[in-house]
Amino acid sequence: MAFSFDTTYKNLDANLYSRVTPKSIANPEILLLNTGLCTDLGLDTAALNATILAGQELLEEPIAQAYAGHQYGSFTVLGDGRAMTLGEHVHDSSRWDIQLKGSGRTPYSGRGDGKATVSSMLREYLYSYAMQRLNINTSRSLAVIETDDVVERRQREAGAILVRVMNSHIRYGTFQYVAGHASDELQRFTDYVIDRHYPQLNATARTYLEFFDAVMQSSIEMVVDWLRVGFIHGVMNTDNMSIDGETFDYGPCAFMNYYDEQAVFSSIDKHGRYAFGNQRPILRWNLERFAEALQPLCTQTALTYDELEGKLDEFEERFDAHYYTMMRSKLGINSDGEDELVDEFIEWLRKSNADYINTFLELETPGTFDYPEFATAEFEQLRDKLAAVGLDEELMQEANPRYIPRNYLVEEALDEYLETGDLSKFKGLLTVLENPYTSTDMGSQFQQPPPREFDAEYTTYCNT
Ligand SMILES: Nc1ncnc2c1ncn2[C@@H]1O[C@H](COP(=O)(O)OP(=O)(O)OP(=O)(O)O)[C@@H](O)[C@H]1O
Repeated sequence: MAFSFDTTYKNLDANLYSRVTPKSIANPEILLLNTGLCTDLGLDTAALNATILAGQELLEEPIAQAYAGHQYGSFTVLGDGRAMTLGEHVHDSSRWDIQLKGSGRTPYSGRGDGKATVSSMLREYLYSYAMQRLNINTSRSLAVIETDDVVERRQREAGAILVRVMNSHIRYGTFQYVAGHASDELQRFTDYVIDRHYPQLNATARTYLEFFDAVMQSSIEMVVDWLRVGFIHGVMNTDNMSIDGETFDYGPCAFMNYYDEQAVFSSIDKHGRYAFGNQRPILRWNLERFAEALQPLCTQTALTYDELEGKLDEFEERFDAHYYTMMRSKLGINSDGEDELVDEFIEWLRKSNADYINTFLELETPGTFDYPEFATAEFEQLRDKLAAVGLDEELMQEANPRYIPRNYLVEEALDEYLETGDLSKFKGLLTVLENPYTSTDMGSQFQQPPPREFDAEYTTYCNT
């Protein structure tokens, strides 16, 4: 079967989306197809050809969604400028948006060309794949289709379409848009989102308040998971914050090698707004904007703004609870508490600037890496202290990946494709990232961080 669409978003107010048509493409070619995801979606791979996946054979009329968002702190009205939802695919009582990214201009494109480069769509495919295999809530990528377009960015490149799958593409910014442009619709829209993502809340006495609570909870869980694996999202604008806690928009993201809370790679993030260690305060800031977007509900329903602020006041305590539980599992500590020891360990990471992933592997199995920072008395003393209360191997193995997408290896694989048209290095990386918690023979070459100079100069880009 190809897709089985039932697109409920089209039943919402017409201000919330536009009907669109993907641009026509002469010779679409499937570069990658995620067969595991096909199985999860109940799709028959034989029924999925490049024409369908590139939106050239439509089952129904696609839509582009309207939304707004705070981008680097400033409010902007936006919308899918280069993305189109083909439809909501339903299988086994689950619903997914099937969206094309890079499929041409829409009414929200502004001066943009509606296109995406093949390297940025391959990059998004790989990072989203890695995140899903790391057990992190994320958008998934069904396919990358190369087009016959030439796309002008920092260099000329072939164009591509990414077929992205999410529970939905509803963002904090969608609420900001509805509050500003169709505030009479806000209650109906919120009910729709609750039915779609949090139906269990309909049975509660304070449904809207519990909805805010649930969004805060899923977002905290997502960001704590990022901190667990050293992920830097890079562009945590409110239009990139999913209402369902799904990580998405892998434009300028990167994984941190050497522990540094100021680590930032995005070319336009000059002040480190979205640095590794700022992701927690930025999440809180974004939730404040989300609460403001719900304000019209406070005149239309029994919800009060004081109640929303009360929830926001719980943020630090709730984040801490999740963060310390996560860090305890990374350190193999089976009991509660030990916050001071966790803090001491993080302080060591800050001072030593050691490779984040490999530090935990070294704690688990001393002698794995011959880095000078692991041969210090301080590290050994810390390990002894941890051994007295933790270092439970099973717990550590579940929390600490052996493999992450090392940025320099991803770039090498992308360069190889751009220069020679050969995807084998890229596919090799995908194979290792398929089971990131399990050691493989070929794995060790993927475990080394790059020279420190590489990270000092490494730059990632939005909108490529
Ligand atoms: N080449 C382009 N043409 C038209 N619009 C674009 C282009 N690149 C980005 N945009 C739009 O600019 C806005 C901000 O860009 P951002 O980098 O957050 O999005 P994106 O990576 O294109 O898509 P998404 O957030 O859906 O993953 C989005 O609304 C996006 O649709």
